[in-house]
Amino acid sequence: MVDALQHKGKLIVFSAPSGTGKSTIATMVLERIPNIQFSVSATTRTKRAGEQEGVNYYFLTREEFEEKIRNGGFIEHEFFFGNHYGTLLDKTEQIIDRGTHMLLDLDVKGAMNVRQLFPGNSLLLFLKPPSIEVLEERLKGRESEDEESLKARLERARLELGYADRFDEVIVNDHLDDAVEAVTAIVSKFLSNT
Ligand SMILES: Nc1ncnc2c1ncn2[C@@H]1O[C@H](COP(=O)(O)OP(=O)(O)OP(=O)(O)O)[C@@H](O)[C@H]1O
Ligand SMILES: Nc1nc2c(ncn2[C@@H]2O[C@H](COP(=O)(O)O)[C@@H](O)[C@H]2O)c(=O)[nH]1
Repeated sequence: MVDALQHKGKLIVFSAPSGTGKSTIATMVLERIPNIQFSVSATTRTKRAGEQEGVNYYFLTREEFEEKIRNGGFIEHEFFFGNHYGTLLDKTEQIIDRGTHMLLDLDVKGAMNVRQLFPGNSLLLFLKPPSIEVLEERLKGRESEDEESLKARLERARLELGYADRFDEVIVNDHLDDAVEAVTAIVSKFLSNT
Protein backbone atom coordinates (compact mmCIF):
# COMPACT_ATOMS: atom_id res chain seq x y z
CA MET A 1 0.00 0.00 0.00
CA VAL A 2 1.13 3.54 -0.69
CA ASP A 3 2.90 5.33 2.12
CA ALA A 4 1.48 8.84 1.82
CA LEU A 5 4.37 10.54 3.59
CA GLN A 6 6.90 9.44 0.97
CA HIS A 7 5.05 11.09 -1.92
CA LYS A 8 5.43 14.62 -3.17
CA GLY A 9 2.20 15.06 -5.16
CA LYS A 10 -1.03 15.96 -3.37
CA LEU A 11 -4.50 14.52 -3.95
CA ILE A 12 -7.56 16.66 -4.70
CA VAL A 13 -10.83 14.76 -4.57
CA PHE A 14 -14.07 15.93 -6.21
CA SER A 15 -17.27 14.26 -5.06
CA ALA A 16 -20.85 15.06 -5.94
CA PRO A 17 -24.06 13.32 -6.82
CA SER A 18 -23.83 11.94 -10.35
CA GLY A 19 -24.76 14.67 -12.85
CA THR A 20 -23.79 17.66 -10.66
CA GLY A 21 -20.93 18.65 -12.95
CA LYS A 22 -17.74 17.16 -11.46
CA SER A 23 -16.23 16.13 -14.81
CA THR A 24 -17.16 19.45 -16.42
CA ILE A 25 -15.54 21.43 -13.60
CA ALA A 26 -12.55 19.07 -13.39
CA THR A 27 -11.77 19.59 -17.09
CA MET A 28 -11.83 23.36 -16.68
CA VAL A 29 -9.80 23.37 -13.45
CA LEU A 30 -7.15 21.11 -15.03
CA GLU A 31 -6.69 23.74 -17.76
CA ARG A 32 -6.14 26.47 -15.16
CA ILE A 33 -3.76 24.82 -12.69
CA PRO A 34 -0.27 23.57 -13.62
CA ASN A 35 1.31 20.28 -12.52
CA ILE A 36 -1.94 18.45 -11.88
CA GLN A 37 -3.23 15.33 -13.64
CA PHE A 38 -6.62 13.63 -13.75
CA SER A 39 -6.79 10.22 -12.09
CA VAL A 40 -8.22 7.77 -14.62
CA SER A 41 -10.20 5.17 -12.67
CA ALA A 42 -11.06 1.64 -13.68
CA THR A 43 -14.70 0.63 -14.04
CA THR A 44 -16.84 -2.26 -15.20
CA ARG A 45 -19.55 0.01 -16.55
CA THR A 46 -20.25 0.27 -20.26
CA LYS A 47 -18.45 2.96 -22.24
CA ARG A 48 -20.65 6.00 -23.07
CA ALA A 49 -20.67 7.64 -26.47
CA GLY A 50 -17.50 9.70 -26.81
CA GLU A 51 -15.67 8.07 -23.92
CA GLN A 52 -12.17 6.76 -24.57
CA GLU A 53 -10.17 3.95 -22.99
CA GLY A 54 -7.44 5.36 -20.74
CA VAL A 55 -8.84 8.88 -20.98
CA ASN A 56 -12.17 8.71 -19.17
CA TYR A 57 -11.71 5.28 -17.60
CA TYR A 58 -9.94 1.96 -18.01
CA PHE A 59 -12.89 -0.23 -18.97
CA LEU A 60 -12.49 -3.70 -17.44
CA THR A 61 -14.64 -6.80 -17.39
CA ARG A 62 -16.01 -7.82 -14.04
CA GLU A 63 -13.54 -10.74 -13.95
CA GLU A 64 -10.57 -8.46 -14.69
CA PHE A 65 -11.67 -5.96 -12.04
CA GLU A 66 -12.21 -8.61 -9.38
CA GLU A 67 -8.81 -10.16 -10.10
CA LYS A 68 -7.23 -6.74 -9.60
CA ILE A 69 -9.03 -6.42 -6.26
CA ARG A 70 -7.58 -9.77 -5.18
CA ASN A 71 -4.09 -8.67 -6.27
CA GLY A 72 -4.23 -5.39 -4.29
CA GLY A 73 -4.35 -3.31 -7.47
CA PHE A 74 -6.55 -0.51 -6.06
CA ILE A 75 -6.00 2.15 -3.40
CA GLU A 76 -9.80 2.23 -3.05
CA HIS A 77 -12.75 0.72 -4.87
CA GLU A 78 -16.54 0.75 -4.50
CA PHE A 79 -19.48 -1.04 -6.04
CA PHE A 80 -22.63 0.95 -6.93
CA PHE A 81 -25.07 1.41 -9.82
CA GLY A 82 -24.39 -2.29 -10.50
CA ASN A 83 -20.72 -1.70 -11.34
CA HIS A 84 -17.25 -1.59 -9.80
CA TYR A 85 -15.24 1.65 -9.76
CA GLY A 86 -11.69 1.94 -8.41
CA THR A 87 -8.51 4.02 -8.26
CA LEU A 88 -5.50 2.10 -9.54
CA LEU A 89 -2.52 1.81 -7.20
CA ASP A 90 0.15 1.73 -9.95
CA LYS A 91 -1.23 4.79 -11.79
CA THR A 92 -1.53 6.73 -8.52
CA GLU A 93 2.07 5.99 -7.57
CA GLN A 94 3.35 6.91 -11.06
CA ILE A 95 1.74 10.35 -10.79
CA ILE A 96 2.44 11.39 -7.22
CA ASP A 97 5.93 9.85 -7.01
CA ARG A 98 7.14 12.36 -9.61
CA GLY A 99 5.64 15.26 -7.66
CA THR A 100 2.59 15.78 -9.86
CA HIS A 101 -0.69 16.49 -8.06
CA MET A 102 -3.68 14.31 -8.82
CA LEU A 103 -7.35 15.21 -9.27
CA LEU A 104 -9.72 12.34 -8.46
CA ASP A 105 -13.43 12.13 -9.27
CA LEU A 106 -14.81 9.73 -6.64
CA ASP A 107 -18.02 8.81 -4.91
CA VAL A 108 -18.33 9.95 -1.27
CA LYS A 109 -17.10 6.68 0.23
CA GLY A 110 -14.04 6.66 -2.02
CA ALA A 111 -13.35 10.24 -0.88
CA MET A 112 -13.45 9.24 2.79
CA ASN A 113 -11.05 6.36 2.07
CA VAL A 114 -8.58 8.69 0.34
CA ARG A 115 -8.60 11.02 3.33
CA GLN A 116 -7.71 8.07 5.60
CA LEU A 117 -4.91 6.93 3.28
CA PHE A 118 -3.46 10.41 2.68
CA PRO A 119 -4.11 12.46 5.83
CA GLY A 120 -2.68 15.96 5.50
CA ASN A 121 -1.90 15.36 1.84
CA SER A 122 -5.43 15.42 0.43
CA LEU A 123 -8.20 17.99 -0.07
CA LEU A 124 -11.81 16.84 -0.32
CA LEU A 125 -14.24 19.06 -2.25
CA PHE A 126 -17.96 18.38 -2.37
CA LEU A 127 -19.87 19.88 -5.30
CA LYS A 128 -23.58 20.38 -4.75
CA PRO A 129 -26.28 20.79 -7.38
CA PRO A 130 -28.54 23.82 -6.80
CA SER A 131 -31.44 21.38 -6.20
CA ILE A 132 -32.50 17.79 -6.90
CA GLU A 133 -34.73 19.12 -9.70
CA VAL A 134 -31.77 20.77 -11.43
CA LEU A 135 -29.72 17.61 -10.94
CA GLU A 136 -32.42 15.58 -12.68
CA GLU A 137 -32.50 18.07 -15.56
CA ARG A 138 -28.71 17.82 -15.96
CA LEU A 139 -28.74 14.03 -15.93
CA LYS A 140 -31.54 13.95 -18.48
CA GLY A 141 -29.82 16.61 -20.59
CA ARG A 142 -26.64 14.51 -20.73
CA GLU A 143 -28.66 11.70 -22.36
CA SER A 144 -26.34 9.09 -20.85
CA GLU A 145 -28.74 7.18 -18.61
CA ASP A 146 -31.73 4.93 -19.20
CA GLU A 147 -34.77 5.24 -16.89
CA GLU A 148 -33.46 2.70 -14.40
CA SER A 149 -30.00 4.24 -14.14
CA LEU A 150 -31.49 7.74 -13.84
CA LYS A 151 -33.66 6.59 -10.93
CA ALA A 152 -30.73 4.86 -9.18
CA ARG A 153 -28.53 7.96 -9.55
CA LEU A 154 -31.21 10.29 -8.14
CA GLU A 155 -31.84 7.94 -5.23
CA ARG A 156 -28.12 7.75 -4.43
CA ALA A 157 -27.89 11.56 -4.70
CA ARG A 158 -29.88 11.88 -1.48
CA LEU A 159 -27.44 9.62 0.37
CA GLU A 160 -24.41 11.46 -1.06
CA LEU A 161 -25.78 14.91 -0.13
CA GLY A 162 -25.80 13.71 3.49
CA TYR A 163 -22.00 13.44 3.37
CA ALA A 164 -21.40 17.09 2.41
CA ASP A 165 -20.44 18.30 5.88
CA ARG A 166 -17.64 15.71 6.12
CA PHE A 167 -15.77 17.44 3.28
CA ASP A 168 -13.16 20.20 3.56
CA GLU A 169 -15.10 22.53 1.25
CA VAL A 170 -18.59 22.59 -0.27
CA ILE A 171 -19.25 24.49 -3.52
CA VAL A 172 -22.63 24.83 -5.21
CA ASN A 173 -22.42 24.33 -8.98
CA ASP A 174 -25.12 26.74 -10.11
CA HIS A 175 -23.41 29.10 -12.57
CA LEU A 176 -20.56 27.11 -14.07
CA ASP A 177 -18.04 29.96 -14.36
CA ASP A 178 -18.55 30.97 -10.71
CA ALA A 179 -18.12 27.38 -9.54
CA VAL A 180 -14.95 26.92 -11.61
CA GLU A 181 -13.52 30.17 -10.24
CA ALA A 182 -14.29 29.17 -6.64
CA VAL A 183 -12.85 25.67 -7.05
CA THR A 184 -9.72 26.96 -8.82
CA ALA A 185 -9.07 29.41 -5.97
CA ILE A 186 -9.51 26.74 -3.28
CA VAL A 187 -7.31 24.19 -5.04
CA SER A 188 -4.59 26.76 -5.86
CA LYS A 189 -4.45 27.87 -2.23
CA PHE A 190 -4.18 24.27 -1.01
CA LEU A 191 -1.40 23.47 -3.47
CA SER A 192 0.57 26.58 -2.59
CA ASN A 193 0.70 25.57 1.10
CA THR A 194 3.76 23.37 1.47
N1 LIG B 1 -23.24 24.78 -13.94
C1 LIG B 1 -23.86 24.05 -14.85
N2 LIG B 1 -24.99 24.52 -15.44
C2 LIG B 1 -25.65 23.79 -16.36
N3 LIG B 1 -25.28 22.56 -16.80
C3 LIG B 1 -24.17 22.04 -16.25
C4 LIG B 1 -23.40 22.75 -15.27
N4 LIG B 1 -22.35 21.97 -14.90
C5 LIG B 1 -22.45 20.85 -15.64
N5 LIG B 1 -23.52 20.88 -16.44
C6 LIG B 1 -24.00 19.82 -17.36
O1 LIG B 1 -24.56 18.79 -16.54
C7 LIG B 1 -24.31 17.50 -17.10
C8 LIG B 1 -23.60 16.62 -16.07
O2 LIG B 1 -22.28 17.10 -15.89
P1 LIG B 1 -21.05 16.12 -15.65
O3 LIG B 1 -21.09 14.99 -16.63
O4 LIG B 1 -19.83 16.96 -15.57
O5 LIG B 1 -21.45 15.57 -14.20
P2 LIG B 1 -20.68 14.57 -13.21
O6 LIG B 1 -20.90 15.10 -11.82
O7 LIG B 1 -19.27 14.42 -13.63
O8 LIG B 1 -21.48 13.24 -13.41
P3 LIG B 1 -21.00 11.70 -13.16
O9 LIG B 1 -20.66 11.60 -11.72
O10 LIG B 1 -22.21 10.90 -13.54
O11 LIG B 1 -19.83 11.43 -14.05
C9 LIG B 1 -23.49 17.72 -18.36
O12 LIG B 1 -24.37 17.66 -19.48
C10 LIG B 1 -22.91 19.13 -18.17
O13 LIG B 1 -22.69 19.78 -19.39
N1 LIG C 1 -15.04 5.30 -5.27
C1 LIG C 1 -14.87 5.59 -6.56
N2 LIG C 1 -15.82 6.25 -7.25
C2 LIG C 1 -15.59 6.54 -8.53
C3 LIG C 1 -14.40 6.18 -9.18
N3 LIG C 1 -14.47 6.60 -10.48
C4 LIG C 1 -15.64 7.22 -10.62
N4 LIG C 1 -16.32 7.20 -9.45
C5 LIG C 1 -17.66 7.76 -9.20
O1 LIG C 1 -18.61 6.98 -9.88
C6 LIG C 1 -19.78 7.76 -10.08
C7 LIG C 1 -20.45 7.37 -11.37
O2 LIG C 1 -19.59 7.63 -12.44
P1 LIG C 1 -20.12 7.50 -13.95
O3 LIG C 1 -18.89 7.79 -14.78
O4 LIG C 1 -20.66 6.12 -14.14
O5 LIG C 1 -21.20 8.54 -14.11
C8 LIG C 1 -19.32 9.22 -10.06
O6 LIG C 1 -20.01 9.88 -9.04
C9 LIG C 1 -17.85 9.15 -9.77
O7 LIG C 1 -17.48 10.12 -8.84
C10 LIG C 1 -13.41 5.47 -8.43
O8 LIG C 1 -12.33 5.11 -8.91
N5 LIG C 1 -13.69 5.20 -7.14
